[in-house]
Order: sequence, then C-alpha cells, then structure tokens
Amino acid sequence: MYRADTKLYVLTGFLGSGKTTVLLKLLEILKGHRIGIIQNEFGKLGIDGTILRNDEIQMVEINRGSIFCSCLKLNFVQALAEMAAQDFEYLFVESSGWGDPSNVQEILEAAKIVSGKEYDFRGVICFVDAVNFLEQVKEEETAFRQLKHCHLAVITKTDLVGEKQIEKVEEKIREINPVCEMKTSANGEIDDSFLKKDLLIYEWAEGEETTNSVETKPKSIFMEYDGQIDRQKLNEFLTVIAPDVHRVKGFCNLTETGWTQVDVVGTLIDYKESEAFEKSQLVFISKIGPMIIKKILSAWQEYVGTEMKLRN
Ligand SMILES: Nc1nc2c(ncn2[C@@H]2O[C@H](COP(=O)(O)OP(=O)(O)OP(=O)(O)O)[C@@H](O)[C@H]2O)c(=O)[nH]1
Repeated sequence: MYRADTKLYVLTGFLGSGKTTVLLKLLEILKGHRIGIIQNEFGKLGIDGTILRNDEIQMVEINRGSIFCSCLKLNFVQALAEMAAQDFEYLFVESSGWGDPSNVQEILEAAKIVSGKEYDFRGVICFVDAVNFLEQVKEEETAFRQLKHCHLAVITKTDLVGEKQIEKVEEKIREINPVCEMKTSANGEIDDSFLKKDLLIYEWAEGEETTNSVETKPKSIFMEYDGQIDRQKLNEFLTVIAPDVHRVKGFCNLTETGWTQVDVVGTLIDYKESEAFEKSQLVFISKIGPMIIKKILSAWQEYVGTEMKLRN
C-alpha cells in the first residue's frame, strides 16, 4: 500500500445550502489542477452533475439517495477506489443535501482496503444556509449531524441576511460543534485559504452510524414537460408548492427567457440562464411524503394548465 497525494474534501450541508455554488467557485480558483468530483444527487436526475460538467474535470455521479446510506455506500466505496487510481490533485465529494456523513471515516477505510491507496483526507466541509439553517436544524436530524461531523462550517448566503442573523447562526453552530473552523460566504464567493490549512485538527465528534436509510429517505419526484411555459405562471405554481418541499431544482424552457435553471430553497425562487435540454425537468424533494404528488398536480392545473408528466 502506498500513499496517494490526492487531497480529498467531503462537502456536506442541507438541501439547497450552496454546495454546488461554492464548488463551482472552487473549480474556477483551482483551474489548471487535476480535479475529480464525486457528485451525489438525492433525486433520480443529476441536476448538479449537469451544472458542474466541464471538459477538464472528471466526474462520477451517484444518484437516487445518499452515499452514506447502506443503499449506496458500496457504490461510494467503489467510486472512491476508482478515483484513487487516477492520481488527482484534488477530489471533491459533493454529498446530497440529505446526506448524513457520520460514518465517513468508515467509508474511507473501506475504500483504502478496496483500492490499496490512501487519500490525503483534508476534512468535511459543512455548508450552513444563513437564511434557512435555524429552522432546518429544529426539524432535521440530518442538518444537525452534518454540522456535528464537520471540520469547517461555511455560513453561506450572508448577502441575504443581517449581522444579527449571522451571529445567531454562529451561536447555533458552536452549540452543535464547539471546535470546527468557521467561515462566511456571500454570493457564493469563498476565500480559499482553508485549502492550505490542516482542518483535521478541528475534529470533534467520533464516527457513528448514519441516520440515512431507505426508510428515512424523503420522497422525491420529478416532472417533465415539452414546450415553453410562462415565467409568471411557473412562479405562481412554485410559490404554492414551496412550503411543502425541501427543495425544487431543474431546468425549464420559459417563454420570456428561454432555457433557465430553476432553484427553490425555502421561500426563495431563483432563475439563472442555462444551456438547452430536450425537455424541461424539475425535481421536487417533499416535506410531506407522497402527498406532494396531489399538491403538484392540483397547483400545476390551477396555475399552468399545460400537459406534464410526473415520475417517481
Ligand atoms: N444570494 C445567494 N444565493 C446563494 C448563495 N449560495 C447559493 N445560493 C443559491 O441557493 C440556491 C441553492 O444553491 P446550490 O449551490 O444549488 O445548493 P446545494 O447545496 O448544491 O443544493 P442541493 O445539492 O440540492 O442540496 C441556488 O439558487 C443558489 O444560487 C449565496 O451565497 N448567496
């Protein structure tokens, strides 16, 4: 067995906390380096994989669940082992927003045994949404565990909140993880000095069993439609759906702006220009289990009214 130089970072953070946004920024900063990504998407569609795709970067996508769950753990170990053979300078693992990384060390050990190579594990970075975290952590064990098991907490979206809110989030972080390094990020920007630091000195919690399992997995559903729809109508539909979902994301063909990346986190609906696709597709991660299907169907009928298909 010999030691590989690949620096490995595991990115966690609740659904919509800003992992992909900051990872895109890091890829820009590290342009020219040999980089690999393991992208884990909770739903069936690899939306983040599409956003991150880039000729210079090698990516493995593991979708339909959490890489820490027994249902996908072996795929993750296998992907780590395969990526280890490629001698990247950096390997970033973007775990799904539902991912509970409490067992990450155990998985790295297994990957070492399978591949005969060891990563230079640099730490777990947890993205903490300044707008939504205080509410999320009240209800979601996952949000708590992600923070408990991180070495660096990055408070994201600080451009959207005041100083008082940031202080409250910092206090909550300290309550859950008294030692992790903390950093803030506004507009998806990140100061990359952490790449040179030894984050492992901020180890706090011992490894434990993950809470991710097939039984605890939230319901996700995806929608497809052909043709274009009116942005105002889509917006009304999404506003009605927003309270009952953890997250909506995808790409829509809109009458006014053409192909558009759509993101819903909490009450915020965000639109960005995107590349073109064959069909419009949106993924919904439900807070209310399968009841979300009825809600989507009736809200779509009321506000949009065109034909669409829902799939599991
Ligand atoms: N204003 C603002 N918006 C942000 C910031 N970071 C992320 N966002 C927005 O938050 C939404 C979710 O960001 P993502 O980067 O997709 O979040 P994620 O953690 O990768 O999402 P999942 O993979 O679904 O868990 C998008 O609309 C982003 O543009 C930030 O610092 N400021």
